[in-house]
Amino acid sequence: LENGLARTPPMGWLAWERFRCNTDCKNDPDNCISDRLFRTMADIVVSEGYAAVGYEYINIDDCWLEKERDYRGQLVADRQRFPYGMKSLANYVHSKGLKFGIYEDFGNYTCAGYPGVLGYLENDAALFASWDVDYVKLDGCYAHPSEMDQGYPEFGFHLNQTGRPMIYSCSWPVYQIYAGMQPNFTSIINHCNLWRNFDDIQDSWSSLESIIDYYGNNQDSIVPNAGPGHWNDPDMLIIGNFGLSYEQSKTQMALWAILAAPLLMSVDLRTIRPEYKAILQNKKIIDVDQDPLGIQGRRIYKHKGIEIWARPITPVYQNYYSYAIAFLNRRTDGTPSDVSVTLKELGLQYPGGYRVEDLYEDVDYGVLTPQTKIKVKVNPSGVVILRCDLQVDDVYVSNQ
Ligand SMILES: OC[C@@H]1[C@H](O)[C@H](O)[C@@H](O)CN1C(=S)Nc1ccc(F)cc1
Repeated sequence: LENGLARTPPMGWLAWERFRCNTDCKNDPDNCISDRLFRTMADIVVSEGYAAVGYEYINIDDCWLEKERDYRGQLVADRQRFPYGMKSLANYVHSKGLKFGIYEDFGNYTCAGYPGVLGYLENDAALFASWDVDYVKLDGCYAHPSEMDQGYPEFGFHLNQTGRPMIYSCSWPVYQIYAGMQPNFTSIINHCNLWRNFDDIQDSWSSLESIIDYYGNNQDSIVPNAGPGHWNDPDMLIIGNFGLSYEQSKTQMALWAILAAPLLMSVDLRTIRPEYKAILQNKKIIDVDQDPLGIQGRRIYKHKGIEIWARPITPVYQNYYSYAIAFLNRRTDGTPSDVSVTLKELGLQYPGGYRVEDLYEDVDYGVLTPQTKIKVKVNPSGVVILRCDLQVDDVYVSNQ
């Protein structure tokens, strides 16, 4: 969607995967979906260095609402859990230098059964703008997928009509795919800033593997749709929760960067362990994810449990790209796997060579020519991610 927003994939914090629809503030006040939870997370995003590396959006998901619209038909935030209302919460998030996201559903109900926008599209879009919302996720439960080709653009139109810039996240394609329909990605690209293509992520390695496989197996139809302002959304980062090992957490961060994915953390920032926080704050990998070219990467090799993924990035020179290369070991047979390959075999052919560095470990391979063999050891369910920057005489790069 050309609304000047999401020129790189959005970064921030989204409550859903970690906090779900916990509305029991009486017995679980620290973890329920509440005004306090989002203010606390906004505070930590700033105080613990997440904002400094690019995390910007504090996003509410399902279950923020009263079960009924008010007498005027307005959506109302749960009066106990959001006692100051959404405009006040948005104002607080803005006061921290961050942006505020909210959730609704193009249907009669949200997935958790709260009021949906159907019948109130213009009204609800105006309400969100009046709350100074910066990002809207529109889910697709309790809706007819056949009505989405008209409904999602219509809601986006009303968002635009408010005159307030808001990132528009659409669940449109995934519900049509579930219904056996072929989404119209030309329209989706025109009307949404990002969209979900596949299942909800759950807190497990198997869930993450299924998403990685989906994006690899369907890349020919998925990759071309990504670009500045319009992104594929493989769902939230689950790094720091319960289901991923340290290696698997490094895998998600690296693969999301290759996929030019939104980096929406869904984790308790109050209790995250330092080594997981370090993965989320890895600026070298974030720079790959946020590369200005906005070209989504692809799986270029898959054999006997070893996968290689490559994403074209800046700097570019003539028709040569630089690359981020991720080596992924899907095997679990104990020992790290040796992978040995030349840059040429990976498609890196610039005769002047590339400066190669490991983005997790402090390893600098120096300048390698296309004929040079690279050898990496990849841990089981882990990854090695390298950045290969064109080694071009400076005077040319500045003139490119
Ligand atoms: O309720 C909201 C929740 C999150 O927003 C996810 O990101 C959305 O993809 C939808 N969603 C959930 S749990 N959807 C859902 C997932 C499984 C199911 F059987 C019924 C609904």
